[in-house]
Amino acid sequence: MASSSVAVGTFELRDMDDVLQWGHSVVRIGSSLRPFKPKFMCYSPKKVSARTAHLRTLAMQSSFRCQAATLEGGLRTVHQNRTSEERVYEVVLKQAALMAQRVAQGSTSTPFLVQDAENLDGVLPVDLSISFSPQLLKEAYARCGEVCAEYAKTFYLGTKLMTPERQQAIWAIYVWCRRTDELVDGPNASHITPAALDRWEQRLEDIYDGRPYDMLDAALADTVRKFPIDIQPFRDMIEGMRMDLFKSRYETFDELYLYCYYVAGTVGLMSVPVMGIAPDSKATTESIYNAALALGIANQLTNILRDVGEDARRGRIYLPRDELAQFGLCEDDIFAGAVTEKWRAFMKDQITRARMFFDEAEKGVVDLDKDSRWPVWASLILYRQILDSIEENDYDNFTKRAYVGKWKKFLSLPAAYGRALLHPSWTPILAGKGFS
Ligand SMILES: CC(C)=CCC/C(C)=C/CC/C(C)=C/CC/C(C)=C/COP(=O)(O)OP(=O)(O)O
Repeated sequence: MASSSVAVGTFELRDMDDVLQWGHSVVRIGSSLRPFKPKFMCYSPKKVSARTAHLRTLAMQSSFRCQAATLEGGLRTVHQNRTSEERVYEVVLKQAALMAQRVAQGSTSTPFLVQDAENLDGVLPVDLSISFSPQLLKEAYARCGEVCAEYAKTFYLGTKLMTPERQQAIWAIYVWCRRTDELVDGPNASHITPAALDRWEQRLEDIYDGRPYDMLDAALADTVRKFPIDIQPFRDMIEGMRMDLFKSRYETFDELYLYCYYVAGTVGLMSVPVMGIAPDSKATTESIYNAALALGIANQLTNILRDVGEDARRGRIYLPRDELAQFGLCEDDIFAGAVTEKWRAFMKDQITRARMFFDEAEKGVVDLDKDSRWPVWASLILYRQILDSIEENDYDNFTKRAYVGKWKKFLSLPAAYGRALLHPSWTPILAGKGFS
């Protein structure tokens, strides 16, 4: 290799133009790895130029010879390290494969046990040795419903539109997620250690092995026997809690994306097998899972944008540091809490990205089973409106909490209902007429 060039894979980078071109091709290769169009911000033109700018800065910082060595290491790392989006997408594919297998078996209601998603051959029929008394399960589900009604009223009302089996399953999942979240966000949060999370994970394994620890766990154990819900999203949610224990700053959107997947995208993946796919849907299973993941990410990003002030008061900043810097902002600006022009410009950008994830999610709702569409539309429309409310507050998310008023909430329900009536087979027709 010539002293002023860097060989990366089959590329030889001789000068800055080569480096820039290579930067672009990595982004393109990253995008084309997926079987259907990924349009997330990581690969937006702005990000591409940010990457390019980063490479350019690297090049300028030192003499070219010395920079060649730095680049070689750095670029190799980029080459080897997949982005969070790519890693998460593997989970999506795995979940979709499980679901597709279930559909191929032609049974959407026969209980079956998912034991090991690493190996699809490990998907076994229900283990009859595991059985719970029907009375205990009835009480367990009723308790889950009460918790859901108490903590998430609107969501609970939405679940009432589903079939009894589905609503119970959603309540059981909700309760497990809520309890997991409470470990790091609840009253005992200060006593939670990584070891406690390890024990919680062991308890999760026990649920999947049919050995629930308490009634609420029994409801989930029953749910995961009935529906093809893989354990991975549950494990990943616990991983998100581990992250929350030790991490209070995010350098890049890639880091934040992973966090959002862990704590919210996982909920989307857990929900699809329960909500069901419309029998006449023509969409691929992975595109539906991808939409569900996007809804979780969109909700979490919205949460983060709404709670900037509140989080800062707890010493937490979820906003990517490099993106703040692009707008001339740093963490002191967050703690100062001044709504400046720089802040408004930054927030506009963040809101645009959150809306992109909502758009991505919308594409999949129509393919859900018809009973599940209304609640999902309702929650999507309501949560999306929080972004409008941040704008209405003139981007003051330091001292004002963006919320959706009762009337707006009320009016969203018929709008959601109207959308829920859309049939999967109508969407291509409506899309052609500008309805999509
Ligand atoms: C779109 C398709 C195909 C399926 C839908 C799949 C679903 C249900 C996705 C939704 C995932 C979800 C509800 C994620 C949770 C995200 C989140 C940030 C919840 C906020 O919880 P709280 O912290 O209690 O919120 P509030 O503070 O607003 O009460």
